[in-house]
This record gives sequence, C-alpha cells and structure tokens, in this order.
Amino acid sequence: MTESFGTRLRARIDKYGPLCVGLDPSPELLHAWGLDDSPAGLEHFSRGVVDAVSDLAAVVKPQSAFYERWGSRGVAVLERTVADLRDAGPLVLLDVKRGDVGATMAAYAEAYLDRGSPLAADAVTLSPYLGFGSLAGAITSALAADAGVFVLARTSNPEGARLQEAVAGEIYEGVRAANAGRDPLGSVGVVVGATVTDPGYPLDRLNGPILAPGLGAQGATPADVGRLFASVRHAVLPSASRSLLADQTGLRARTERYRDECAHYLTP
Ligand SMILES: O=C(O)c1cc(=O)[nH]c(=O)n1[C@@H]1O[C@H](COP(=O)(O)O)[C@@H](O)[C@H]1O
Repeated sequence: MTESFGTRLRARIDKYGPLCVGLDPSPELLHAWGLDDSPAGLEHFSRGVVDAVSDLAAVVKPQSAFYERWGSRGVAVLERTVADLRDAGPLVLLDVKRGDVGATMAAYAEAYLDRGSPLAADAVTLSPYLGFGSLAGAITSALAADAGVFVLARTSNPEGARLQEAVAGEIYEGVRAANAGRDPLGSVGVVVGATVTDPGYPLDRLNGPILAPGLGAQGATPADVGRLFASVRHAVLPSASRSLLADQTGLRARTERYRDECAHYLTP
C-alpha cells in the first residue's frame, strides 16, 4: 500500500510548492508551439510539458477533452502522458469532470483510478450534479486505491455561480464528512475557482485539498489566491493552463515565476 493521496499531496506541496500546471493541448496552443493539430502534435506538446515542469509542479492536470478529440489515437497519447508524468514525479490529476449514477460512476472509477488501468491517475475531477451521494462509490474506490478526487463546488466560470450557490452547501458538507479524521490532509478535494469572490463556506473545515483554477488567462492573480485561500494555505493548489503554456520557450520560466509568486502569497 502506498500513502493516501492527501498525504502524498501534502508532501509534494511542501517540497515543490503549490502550483498545479494544467496540460491543455488545444489546437490554438499546438499551433503556437509550431505543431500540427494531430496526435503527433499532441504527443510532442505533452512530452515538452512533462520535460519542462515536472520538477516545478506539485501536480500536473491533463485535460482529457483535448486528447479525446482524436479518439483512440488521442487517448493513447493521454495514456503515455499519464505514465510519463507518474515516472517523472508530479502527481497526476486527470481532468475528466465525470458525474453519473452509481453503477456508471463505478466504471469511471475503474477507468481512472484502478491501479491496473492504462489511464490510472493519482486523482480525477468529478461533477456532483447528480447528487453528492451519486459519487459515494467512486470516492470509496478512490480511497481504496490511495487516490483522490476533486469535486466541483464553485467553478471559475461566471455562468456557474447561480446554480452552484444553490447546492454548494451539500457538496462542502459531503466533502467535510469524507475527510473527517484524516491526517495530515484528506483525499477528497473541492474545486473552487480562484476567480470567485466568496466560496460560501469556511474552507478550513474541509480538511481536504482545494483546486483553484482561473489563475492567469481567466483573470485571477497569485495575490487573489493568497487572499481567497488565506485560511487553507497549506491545502490549496492554484492552477493555470493557457497562461503557462502560451509558447514552449518561456514555459519553464513562467512556471517558476507563478510557483514562486503563489508560494509567496500562500506563506503565512
Ligand atoms: O477542473 C478544472 O480544472 C477547472 C475548473 C474550473 O472551475 N474552471 C476551469 O477552467 N477548469 C479547467 O481549467 C482549464 C482552463 O485553465 P486556464 O487555461 O488557465 O484558464 C480547463 O482545462 C478547464 O476545464
């Protein structure tokens, strides 16, 4: 048995800083890197990111959608990318935002969290809009595999606010219960965008990690992260994709700068 996801995440943040690098090989970014929009382009881009950021990022978060565009050939590149990342060191958070009825969730958990699966990651993103309880089996499977999940609570996009404000309480309470008594950090996280003005809950009660996308391209700054997550500095993972990946040449330097700025604002 390995250590729990929460324990491994805490150790990785302590050693490498808090940054999550989003790996989003969109057609625009492939072109910006001088690559074809093709499975070969995806592979080149993904390798470039793994090589440039593996010793700078606590976590790397591949966005599955950009691989799925290419069907089985794209998914094959995603499988190799996940394996490359796991060999290189960062924890892998596979961004799939899955949410469905229990039996279907069990199949998703097998696909993404079962250690023998070709797509096995350290953690996945889950969508709770079929009810937090519909994720119970997937959460149990994740914990049994020493993996983690991040459940959407308050996303970074403006369209989410009204719907999510109505139901976020159920999600936060479910996450809090799942993490009770876990030390040093539970393995059930939430997603709270760095762009939101108020998470609507005392996040320090969660005892779990917080993924905070929205840094850079969506307008949030490291100072915003410091302010919004002051009570959970040890547990927040600010995440940026496009603002880091804009071109290959500057990727490493930008990642270092974001990591250092986020670490600065998250140091008590
Ligand atoms: O789960 C996510 O990572 C996520 C949650 C959220 O609230 N907002 C959000 O933009 N994301 C993801 O973050 C990535 C976009 O990051 P940027 O390119 O930095 O804006 C995409 O892969 C989104 O799916």
